[in-house]
Amino acid sequence: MRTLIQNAKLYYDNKISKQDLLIEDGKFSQVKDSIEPNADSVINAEGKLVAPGLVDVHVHFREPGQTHKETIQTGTLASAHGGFTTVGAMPNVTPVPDDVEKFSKQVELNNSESLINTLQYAPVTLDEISTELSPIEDLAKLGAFAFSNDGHGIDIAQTMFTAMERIAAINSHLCAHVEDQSLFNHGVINRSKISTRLGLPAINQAAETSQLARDILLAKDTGVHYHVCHISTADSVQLVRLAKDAGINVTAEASPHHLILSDKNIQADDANFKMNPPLRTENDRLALVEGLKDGTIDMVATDHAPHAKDEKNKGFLKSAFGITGIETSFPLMYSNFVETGIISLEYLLDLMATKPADVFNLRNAGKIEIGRPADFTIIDLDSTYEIKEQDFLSKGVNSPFIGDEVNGLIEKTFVAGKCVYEKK
Ligand SMILES: NC(=O)N[C@@H](CC(=O)O)C(=O)O
Ligand SMILES: [Zn+2]
Ligand SMILES: [Zn+2]
Repeated sequence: MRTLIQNAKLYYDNKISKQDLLIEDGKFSQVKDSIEPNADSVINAEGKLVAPGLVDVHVHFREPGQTHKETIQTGTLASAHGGFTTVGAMPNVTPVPDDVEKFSKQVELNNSESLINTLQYAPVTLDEISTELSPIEDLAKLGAFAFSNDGHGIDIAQTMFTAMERIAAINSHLCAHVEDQSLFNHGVINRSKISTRLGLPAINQAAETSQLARDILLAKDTGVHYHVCHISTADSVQLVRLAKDAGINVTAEASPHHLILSDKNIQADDANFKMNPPLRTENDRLALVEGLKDGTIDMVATDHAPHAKDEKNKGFLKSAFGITGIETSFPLMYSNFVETGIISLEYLLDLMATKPADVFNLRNAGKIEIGRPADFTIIDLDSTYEIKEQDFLSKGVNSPFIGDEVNGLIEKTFVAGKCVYEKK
């Protein structure tokens, strides 16, 4: 089977240029100025961007346990709709895959239900909340993508230290949701003059930063690859910058919502603006953007957290934390940061594909390279459209970006040469 993509604006070999791309038997096989149209299918991509399939190391698919919010099928279809071909699925499903049997079952389920490449996180501790470590080495052997208790901080330093030592010994990755429970304060919104004005229980910034500072020192001691999930404050960016300068093996991701919104965007008691960590101040947002530009933040990750409507329509106090994000990530990042001249398109593709693949040693993802599985996406950068609830393929429509006008429409997404999403 041969598929030829003609006249594409192709991101290949670190630059975007007009090229033809041939896919044979599911793999990238040729890139040239012009390739003979001798193929089973020929796609004229004149004027369209052809990019490596995007990589998101932080999603929540809710299966098993909460399939009313999302299933692996709807989550991976939504991912393909967003241009993503590889994702890391967090382990806060029910049951948490914290032993060999549950983890094997989860991987089987992912493999049978996914339209794209779904990589599975293993929890650091049993049930994500215990202080007893999961069977880390066994879960790594079964293909754990990395280890995370996402949704919960690891409060006890000794638990974190021992986990880091064991994860370092097997060259895996510890991805931390940094949250000191005692400072989190049952809050629902960032602590600032906005929380005071709205009279809502507030989350101290130090809930994130104090645990991050501790973890960086533990990472220095253990040598583990320590990755910060959804970094959200100016002080966190500065801590990661200092850690990197000191040669500590720390990386960080930021979400589109923390890069685009701040708590000043919260105009009403609308839980589509409620997530953990919360939207911070404008000053924090600007520091995140600086961190993105100077490489302190290594990648964009969505923290795609779908919830049902009746779990998000109860205002800030009673609704669940989290927003859907995988379908809007590229168009939002493109419209807010590339079209405005803040970063280049090539750099955005690095942040959303090449760098996450490199940081997590995913050898078959993040780049168009001859011989690799043909995971790619075709994007119409110029057509402007409105983000609408009815266009989401995820079960979650809990987005603060509904109504925004964006550019960067995903037209088709391919995994191993097979089209898994096509715009209607
Ligand atoms: N981000 C969120 O607000 N919620 C996530 C958990 C998490 O990422 O911490 C969820 O699973 O819903
Ligand atoms: Zn989290
Ligand atoms: Zn998460």
